[in-house]
Amino acid sequence: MKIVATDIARSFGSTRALSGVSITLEPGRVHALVGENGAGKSTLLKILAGAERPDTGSIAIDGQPYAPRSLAEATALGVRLVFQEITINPSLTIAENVFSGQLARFRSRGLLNQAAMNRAAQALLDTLAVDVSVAQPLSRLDLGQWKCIEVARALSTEPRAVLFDESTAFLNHREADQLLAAMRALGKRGLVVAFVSHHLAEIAAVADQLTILKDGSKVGDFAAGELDRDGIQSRMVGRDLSRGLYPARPEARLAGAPMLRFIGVTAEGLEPTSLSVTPGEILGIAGLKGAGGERILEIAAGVVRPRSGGVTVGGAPLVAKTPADGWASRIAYLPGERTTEGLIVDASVLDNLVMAKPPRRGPFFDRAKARTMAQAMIARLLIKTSSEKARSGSLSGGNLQKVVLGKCLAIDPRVLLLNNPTRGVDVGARTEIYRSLREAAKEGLAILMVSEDLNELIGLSDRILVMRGQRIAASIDDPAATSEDAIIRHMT
Ligand SMILES: Nc1ncnc2c1ncn2[C@@H]1O[C@H](COP(=O)(O)OP(=O)(O)OP(=O)(O)O)[C@@H](O)[C@H]1O
Repeated sequence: MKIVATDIARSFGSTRALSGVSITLEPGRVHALVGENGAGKSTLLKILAGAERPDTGSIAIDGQPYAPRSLAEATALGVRLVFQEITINPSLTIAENVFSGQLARFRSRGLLNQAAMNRAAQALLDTLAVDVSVAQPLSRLDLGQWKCIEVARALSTEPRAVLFDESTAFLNHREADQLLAAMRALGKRGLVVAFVSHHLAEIAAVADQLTILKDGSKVGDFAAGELDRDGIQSRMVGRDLSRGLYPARPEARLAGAPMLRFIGVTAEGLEPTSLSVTPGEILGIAGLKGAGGERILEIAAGVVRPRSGGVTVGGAPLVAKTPADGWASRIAYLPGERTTEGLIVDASVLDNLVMAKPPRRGPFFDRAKARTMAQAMIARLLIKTSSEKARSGSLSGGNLQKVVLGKCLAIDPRVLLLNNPTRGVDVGARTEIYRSLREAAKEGLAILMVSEDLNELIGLSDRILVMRGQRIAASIDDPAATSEDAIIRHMT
């Protein structure tokens, strides 16, 4: 199968998501789509997969016109989309997830032939060369394996093209490696494979071909290896980023008593832990899922109660018994899941940005002040939205992430708790976010950041704690002198 899209345009209201984009996807080649948040990458994949219609332009498959009106129609014509979000149903078995919507295939006279379905699901998983057995309960698998089950589901309809929309965004690097290997395997089998990613290392690892989009237009098509990292990044953002992603660390640390302190804190999923973050400091936390890093954030945010030990903020015992208490005492929390925990997608960008601390005049909501605050945050974090009144759900994934961060910064916090703050955020915007975080730290903010992106931890943190087995396994005082490998060794 060869897919040729010509002159595709698509607008949403006054936003031009795509204009005049042409792209050719060849069989057996892995094609990467890159660009800043809001560049139009997801919209392009959705159009190819039947989830959106183009306003103008045409698509042909092997020379035949192709204009799917729905995901189902595209599926029937051999094109499947794997979404960014996890779409596994944990109450079903692995095989039922693989064949969801198609169970009738394994039913005869009202009875489900579980054994046949399991065999078929296993066969699909085996073609991906991933280590998943259908006999395992879903709860034993990691997110990367879940994602591979979704790929197996896509393969269950025998597609000839599989499109991945930022499918590694919620995976740690080990999980992402499994998915990338699966993509490579599909390419080797002669399928069309296209994926969106913000991680240039992933692109270097699997892509044969690269298309760069910017503001809805195509910058160009490139063969793998034709551009180096700087070349890709500067074409994505339209300016030179070679000065580096991360701001310089301050020469001297702010002196001062710890702003956040854990003294022998235990909780479910956390062995006795002591740590402190001083004003001005960015403390990074590395570790595999479940190793305790996220738990530390949840305790400091008032989401999880410690079993024993003490937590102090600004020298006084933490009173956050609920997340609302946390916000009220100027502890801002950016959770790992933006759309379920971090914000309300049906509310406007403005409402989300000021939600944690709505400005008031007397007893009333001060809309004029809220608008000024929201506009300032949109400018500060380069949030791409038609206006502060737009529905948050209309923003691209990376821009939503910036809204959640903006909501945190808008309360002028003393402590900022971050769980993977730049998930799905493009490289240009990340530079701005890192700069904003460093500036806020310089003004006395204490930042505690859990991240699966080890480069981010190394580049931004003043110190790194590595969690293993729900306790601190190592403390790295000079991140500039460490390496990803060294951190991974402590993690595993
Ligand atoms: N359903 C929609 N309603 C309104 N605007 C939309 C809708 N879908 C996309 N847009 C807008 O179209 C533009 C392109 O969005 P798209 O999701 O394709 O970007 P993207 O390149 O995938 O970004 P990201 O890297 O952040 O996921 C954005 O400005 C976005 O706000």
